[in-house]
Amino acid sequence: MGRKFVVGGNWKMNGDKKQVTDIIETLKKGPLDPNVEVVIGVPAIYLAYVQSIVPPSIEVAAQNCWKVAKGAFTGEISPAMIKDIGSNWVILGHSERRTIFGEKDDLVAEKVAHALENGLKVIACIGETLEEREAGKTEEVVFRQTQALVPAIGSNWGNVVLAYEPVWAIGTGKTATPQQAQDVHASLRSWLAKNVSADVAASVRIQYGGSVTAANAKELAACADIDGFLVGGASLKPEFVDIVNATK
Ligand SMILES: O=C(CO)COP(=O)(O)O
Repeated sequence: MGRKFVVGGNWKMNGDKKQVTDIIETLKKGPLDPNVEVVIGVPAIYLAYVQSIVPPSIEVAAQNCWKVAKGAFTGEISPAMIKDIGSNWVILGHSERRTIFGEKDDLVAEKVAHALENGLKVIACIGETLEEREAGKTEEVVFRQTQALVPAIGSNWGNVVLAYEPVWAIGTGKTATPQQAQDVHASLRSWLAKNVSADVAASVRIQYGGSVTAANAKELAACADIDGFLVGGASLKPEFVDIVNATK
């Protein structure tokens, strides 16, 4: 099927100028598997700086953006600005945006639509809470979140990576088992085949995120429908190199 493995590092609100410089130095040394696409999600204030020091083999993502190009939206950044400083990616719909900042499916969809229209590639995040999983609602939730994105994505699926991040696994050290992650990824793919197209289902890359480390990455990467990771805490550490190289 030829889905290129794609590993994202989501630094969240971490790092200072020295630490981000050190992380880039570590990534430059790698060595990073050249068959893997690497995208690092950087705090907005360091985007231009990081973009100016990364090697071309590493792509840079914003962690959020607003849904219009410019205007009276104090504190926000637009896809046009992200493109203007040379970055081509944005992470949208992260569970921290959804839960802490109250972003609902509709707003996430509007942001995704605007980012894609402006030529950004999007890592779109979905995932259920522990309560939803325990109530047997995992599929219902991730299908609903994905459904909201379908009209926003339109024919731009080639510029979208889905990141399945069960909320209960984020920052908790409680990774989904490879079977749990594989099951959701496979259901998502069947849902996409039914509700979008067989082509999109076969070609879209689905990352797993939630307490991924060098210790568990290989086993997760071996699953048929896991096409990469979105890594939080471990993306700030040298072990991110091993996570990138997990399919080797
Ligand atoms: O939210 C995540 C990536 O977007 C996952 O975070 P952790 O890897 O720290 O659990």
